[in-house]
Amino acid sequence: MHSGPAIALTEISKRFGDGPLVLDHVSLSAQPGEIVAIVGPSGCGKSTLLRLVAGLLKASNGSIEQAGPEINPAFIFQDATLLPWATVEQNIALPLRLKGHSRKKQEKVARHWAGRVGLEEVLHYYPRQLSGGMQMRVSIARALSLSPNLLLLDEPFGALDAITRNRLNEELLDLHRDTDWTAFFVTHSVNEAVFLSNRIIILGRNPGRVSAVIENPLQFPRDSHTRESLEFQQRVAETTARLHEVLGCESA
Ligand SMILES: Nc1ncnc2c1ncn2[C@@H]1O[C@H](COP(=O)(O)OP(=O)(O)OP(=O)(O)O)[C@@H](O)[C@H]1O
Repeated sequence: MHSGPAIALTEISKRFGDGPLVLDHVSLSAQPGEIVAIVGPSGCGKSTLLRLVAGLLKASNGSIEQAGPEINPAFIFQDATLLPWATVEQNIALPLRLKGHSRKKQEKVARHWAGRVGLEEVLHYYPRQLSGGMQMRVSIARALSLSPNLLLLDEPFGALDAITRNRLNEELLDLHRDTDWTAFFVTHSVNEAVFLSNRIIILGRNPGRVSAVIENPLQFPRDSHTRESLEFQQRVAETTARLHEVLGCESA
């Protein structure tokens, strides 16, 4: 059973300074351990929404309520942002080092997470020696090193080839099975949104608004065979149709 935080945004609006309204009365929620996918066109406020959920930005209006454990968020971005002069192990241990944990603890935690993402053989490699997919695994391991209970993923796999992306989707769900986090996952891929999420939020833009909330009852566990199922393909087709319906000719 998952014990991550439950999060509810109610009527959230956001404006930067005296600029235009970026988010307008956005309401959405995640239950403990749920993965909520956010899909929408460029500039509709997806990244802003993640930063609001993490408490890095303050909403202009509306409220964000959390239930369960106090949130301990971690971000994963499309750019792995690894330190080029540090090894895989040192990159994964960085958050612990910054928090002043002992070397022994840094090593133990980094090796644990490197093992969980399949990097135990390359602990002493530098980022330039890794493929894009491996760099993303380091980024995931680094994000998980402080045992977050809320993951905010901002198009993390958008720059990867389709095969690597699918594999990382599967690995992320494997990690999710035995770790306690609630997640908001921004993606431009309907396929990815359907594969990963419990619920898909479609955001429209100018200003960013919830255009549709699509429940996704596709059963867990999901693996590579899930994509071949008729149910998965139907959900992708229905979600794509809904996206076109609510966003008109705007592409996500
Ligand atoms: N710190 C800021 N100050 C002023 N405006 C900002 C700031 N952050 C974001 N914005 C504006 O808010 C709007 C939404 O930006 P945001 O990055 O949240 O969109 P997005 O949906 O994540 O876009 P993309 O899919 O292209 O990454 C944009 O018009 C952007 O210029």
